[in-house]
Formats: sequence, structure tokens, C-alpha cells
Amino acid sequence: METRTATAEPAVDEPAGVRLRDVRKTFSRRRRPGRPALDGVTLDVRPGEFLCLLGPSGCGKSTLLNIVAGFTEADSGEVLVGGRPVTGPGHDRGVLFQTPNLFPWLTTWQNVLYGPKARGALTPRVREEAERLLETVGLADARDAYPHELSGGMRHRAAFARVLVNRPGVLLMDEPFGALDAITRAAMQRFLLELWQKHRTTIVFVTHDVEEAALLGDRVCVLSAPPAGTKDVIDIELPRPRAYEDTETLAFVNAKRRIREVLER
Ligand SMILES: Nc1ncnc2c1ncn2[C@@H]1O[C@H](COP(=O)(O)OP(=O)(O)OP(=O)(O)O)[C@@H](O)[C@H]1O
Repeated sequence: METRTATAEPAVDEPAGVRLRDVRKTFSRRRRPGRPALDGVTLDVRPGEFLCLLGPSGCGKSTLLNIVAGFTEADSGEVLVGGRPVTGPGHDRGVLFQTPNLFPWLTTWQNVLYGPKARGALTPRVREEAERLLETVGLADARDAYPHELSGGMRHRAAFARVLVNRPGVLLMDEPFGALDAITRAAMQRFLLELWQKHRTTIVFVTHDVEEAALLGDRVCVLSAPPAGTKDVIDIELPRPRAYEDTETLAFVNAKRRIREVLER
């Protein structure tokens, strides 16, 4: 079972807000402009907020996340993180994908320290922080293990530590638990909520699962069918802490219904 409790001190700098104004993107196909992927997305993510991005398959959720991450450039519109325009990737934004992108030739400890080392920022303070983070994610005993020696959930937790060591103001997560079995997935959702309750970083979380969005999000931004625009942003007023067991309650079922209504309209 992959459950761990977050115990360490905050590991992120001030949470950053994300401001998107009329963001547009069309990918070209064989040098010809294709169909727009994003058709004017406007959204504000508040500092410290847990925002879920939900929409039909292919509507442009990953494209939007990649634009905020700085991996993809928008054609037009405004993209600000912490008030600064995004001009490329940066360690102020931690990105977690469905497959944890650990280097297979490095141990857990080396993977966690890779970012600070690569940019010449490997100070004693960072090492201490990395130690604390390994405790937080429950991998202190797996410090010298290689990724192939870790379970799926452990790899995800190592990827968390690897990203959090950079003290990102925003965590960008693209269906991170989509490939996990149901039990590990529920454990990772619980782990993520505990981590977020403690560290209060801003999280933008892409999912196509209504239940996951209602369980995790302060708000759920529903994107329209391709090309994506912002269809609606729904407040999820369920009390926290939330747990998977709450998903059967009437309040939770109503929250899911509200999301579904927006998705289907
Ligand atoms: N690098 C790329 N080159 C060309 N087209 C792309 C590229 N990336 C995405 N697209 C297109 O942009 C559209 C949106 O894709 P995107 O992956 O952002 O959607 P999504 O909502 O994340 O989908 P899913 O839920 O299925 O993962 C799709 O039509 C896709 O084919």
C-alpha cells in the first residue's frame, strides 16, 4: 500500500498565480495551419489554489499545460506566472506527467538532486531539503534504489520530491495518476492532498475524470470541445480535508453532477 503522510516543513516558495488571457494555439500540419487547439482560453488560477482542468479528449488540456510550463509557445494571448510572462521552461514551475520522468541510470537520491546540480545550485541547504523531502514522500529507505526497483506509486513519489526540491511556485500535473491501478491511484490522490494541505503550492491538475476533479479541486475549469475555450469554472465547496470515502456523500454526488452538466451542455 502506497500511503504516506507528509511530515516535513514547507518545501515551496510563495505560491504563484497563473493568468491566461485569450490564449490561442494552432499547430501546423505539414507546414499548413491545422485546426486550432486553443481558441481563446482566459483563466486566473489564484496563488495556492488547487485548480483542475477538465475537458473532452483532445480538447487541448495538455497543450494549455505545456504553454504554462513553457514547453510550447502560444500564438497569441497573455501567459503570466507569478506576474511574469512565460518565455520558456523554468524551475519555478514543477511539471509532473502520467509517466514519472526519472532518469533510469540515477538512484532516487541522484534523481532528486539532479535539477539543482544541473544548474549549479547544489548547496548544503538543498541537500538538507532533499533529505526532508525523501522523508515526506516516504522514500528515505529507497534513497539508493534505481527507478526500476521502485513500484509505480514510489516512482510517482520520487518524481514529486524531484520537482519539489526546486521549490516551485506552481505544480503543473498532466493526468499524473491516469496509468495507476485504482488502489494506488486513490493512495496517490490522498498523498497529493496531504502534501498540498501542508505546502499550499498552486496546483493546475489536468484530468478527464469528473470524480477526481471533484475530489481534488477548489475549482474545476471545464474546457469546451476542441478547439478549447473556457466553458465554465465551477467552485467545489466541499469541506477539506477530503477523502476518497467522501465520494459517496450527497454533497459530493451533487458536485459531480454540476461538473457533468457543464461538460455535457
Ligand atoms: N505537437 C503537436 N503537433 C501537432 N498537433 C498537436 C500537437 N500537440 C497537440 N496537438 C493537437 O492539439 C489538439 C489538442 O491536443 P491535447 O493533447 O492538448 O489535448 P488533450 O485535451 O490533452 O487530450 P487528451 O485528454 O486526449 O490527452 C489535438 O488535436 C492534438 O492532435
